[in-house]
Amino acid sequence: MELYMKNYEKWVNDSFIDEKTKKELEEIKDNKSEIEDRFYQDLEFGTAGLRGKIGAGTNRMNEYVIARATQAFANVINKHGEDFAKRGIAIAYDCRLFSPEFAKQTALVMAANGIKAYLFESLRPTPELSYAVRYYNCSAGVNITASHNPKDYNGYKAYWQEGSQIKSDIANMILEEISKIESFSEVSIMGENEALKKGLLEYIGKEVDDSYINEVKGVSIRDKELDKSIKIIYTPLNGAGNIPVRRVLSEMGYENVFVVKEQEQPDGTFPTIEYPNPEDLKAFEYAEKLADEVDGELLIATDPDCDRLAVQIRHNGKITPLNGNQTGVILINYILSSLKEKNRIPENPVIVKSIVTGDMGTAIAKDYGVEMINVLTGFKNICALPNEYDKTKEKNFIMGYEESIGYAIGTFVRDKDAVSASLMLAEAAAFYKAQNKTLIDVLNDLFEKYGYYQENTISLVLEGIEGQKRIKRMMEQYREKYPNNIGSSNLMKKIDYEIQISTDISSGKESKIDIEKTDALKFLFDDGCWYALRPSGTEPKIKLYVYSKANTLELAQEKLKEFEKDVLEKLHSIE
Ligand SMILES: O=P(O)(O)OC[C@H]1O[C@H](O)[C@H](O)[C@@H](O)[C@@H]1O
Repeated sequence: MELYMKNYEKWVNDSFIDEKTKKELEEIKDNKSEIEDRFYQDLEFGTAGLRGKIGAGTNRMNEYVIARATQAFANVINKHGEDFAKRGIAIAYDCRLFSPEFAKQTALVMAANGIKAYLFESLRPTPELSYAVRYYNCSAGVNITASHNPKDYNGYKAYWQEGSQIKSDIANMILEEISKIESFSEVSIMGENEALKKGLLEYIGKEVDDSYINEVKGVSIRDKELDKSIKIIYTPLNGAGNIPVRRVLSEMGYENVFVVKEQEQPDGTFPTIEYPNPEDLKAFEYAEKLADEVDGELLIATDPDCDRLAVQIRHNGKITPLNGNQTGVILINYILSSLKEKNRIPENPVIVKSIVTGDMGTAIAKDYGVEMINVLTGFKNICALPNEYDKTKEKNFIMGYEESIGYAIGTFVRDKDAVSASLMLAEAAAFYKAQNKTLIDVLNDLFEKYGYYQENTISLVLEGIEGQKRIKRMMEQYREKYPNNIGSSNLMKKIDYEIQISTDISSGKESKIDIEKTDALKFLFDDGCWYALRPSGTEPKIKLYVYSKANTLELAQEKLKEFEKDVLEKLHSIE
């Protein structure tokens, strides 16, 4: 019998599985491919923890998968010693379907294992969970969210004591523990009343909110100097951002904030959009309408767990989107120029970005004497650096960012934070408005100064086992065969992160790179253009990142198109 069939049978016959779940499984008994998709593997810890479609099965998000993962997580915490475990775990959740249920399940399994759970009383943004881990000096944290994935998904982001998401060391320990749990009877769970009575469950909220919001307000650099009348349109996309983002903007004196009514209240069915990812321009449809009604100048959207921020600007009457790299360079430029003016750039300053984030930020940072460090995709990797500097005091982390619209300013949160990024961006927009400039004008000034950088991220969605196999073939074939010239650009260097080798194309010389292993490829050309390929760690996609650089906008755009066309044609031809 196939392994997936064995797993299916095991669930159907397990006395711990409830009748409703069994009924759901019974209904697919004649659908082999559905059974295979639900049971061919366990959900894996990817870029941001466990993430999968909601439903019954080992490859799905449900209370059993959560309970087993949590038992394993509890085992790992307990193995770190009694004093460590005693510090407890902070747990939050977002607006998604079953998020509150999964969060409570997590808390009660932790409680049964002697680990006190600090559980948020209602939904909160991801950055606040990171903050809570630090606030309560917990040993770990969990946030139930699938971030920006479609509505049929949920997820489990796991955090360690510093307040950042676990890296492969802890993830591997949890996976090992998961593999040892053969039956659900090995998972301990405590009743809610008992957990409350024993002090192993505590509901949290206002106290952490106030402290977190206070810290967020502290990121402001110019506060009182600014005219804050700029008209801001905000959409939380029916997620966790509504309360904190509005509170921060309002308490900081931004009075003209207009919230998209249809997307204001938390709703895991996301009734107005198919894909609650603010990277997708469709997410702005309602915000744009509202902006036209009230003459909005700055449009901001946060994703369901409010760790990502997308931005659009009214420029010359037209609403124009900024991509994640562009918002990143605007923030870098605003923060560094303002800090410099006030003589506040710390010693040994660093900004951290991922290997697939653009180079324009590096050029600006360099101009201010700030080092740019590149790490693998994922804020767990970005925030690993401030965690390290806590101990070594070697460098000072100013901010971290990624092209995928994630920003972390300062160190009070160790994950990306759309609440503080919203405030900083509003502040930048207000500051430049007083000089009669929109953020698009600012970007154009930066292009003039640092060169024209253009970029695009293209995702090919390939679902299910077949999709996964095709992504693998695409990566394998690209590893072997790739173009040496695209238009007038000549390939100079190839980096294969899987084998951690960088190859100089003309000499064939290979050198080892000092970065962790991951399935990604990067091709760098002699004129500053480059592209990279990697399978997404959060969604069933392969991602192509294309970057061009030239002395004029037209040329940079032309090169970008050439690169896109060339690579996409090759990818599509791989069956
Ligand atoms: O490219 P992916 O693996 O799908 O990851 C996309 C994004 O997912 C999460 O939001 C991570 O926190 C980000 O750091 C990452 O950039």
